[in-house]
Amino acid sequence: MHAMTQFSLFNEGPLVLLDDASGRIVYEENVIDGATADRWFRQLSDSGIWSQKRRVMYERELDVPRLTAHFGFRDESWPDPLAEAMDHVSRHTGETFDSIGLNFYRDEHDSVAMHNDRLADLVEGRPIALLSLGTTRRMLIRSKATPRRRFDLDLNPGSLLLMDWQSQHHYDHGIPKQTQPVGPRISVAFRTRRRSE
Ligand SMILES: O=C(O)CCC(=O)C(=O)O
Ligand SMILES: [Fe+2]
Repeated sequence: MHAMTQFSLFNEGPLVLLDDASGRIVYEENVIDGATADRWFRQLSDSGIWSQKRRVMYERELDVPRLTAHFGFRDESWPDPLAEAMDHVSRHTGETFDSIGLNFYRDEHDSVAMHNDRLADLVEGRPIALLSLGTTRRMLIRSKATPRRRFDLDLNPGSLLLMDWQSQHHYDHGIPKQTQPVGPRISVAFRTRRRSE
């Protein structure tokens, strides 16, 4: 407990939020430096990759409350800086990935509802790595079972959140809307997807 307090005070090294039979979730700041985080944010926000998806909910079709983009192993080329970013995250975590999902939260009205990442789409046992760029947003992480465990985590630019496969069985995560005005944020999610040939 003492070591955990120190980590959060000094923002140094990885902060292990969860590490037990229900999974492992680790948050680490400054995985990329500030100048690189700024450059990657600009390159991605200026790119034409973003689209507005629609989703049927409560029998109505609604805009998903954020912009999204996706690149997988079938895409011939990835826009800058995605290959560079994946390489960096791979080397940092010692994990390999083959797909990238991006979210663009334009302001405080954009969000992602509480969910777990679809395990059916992922190779069993492989983690999800979330790189944050732009404005800091708060993520909520909640256990599905009671007694509820809950982590409220500010995802700073240049940080990485590593969630293992198992944790998606037992925890939901989401980015709630905020009441205070905030600037734009981009998250880059690295995954290893199941290949159905
Ligand atoms: O933006 C984030 O940090 C979370 C995104 C997320 O949960 C997802 O894309 O599945
Ligand atoms: Fe997710």
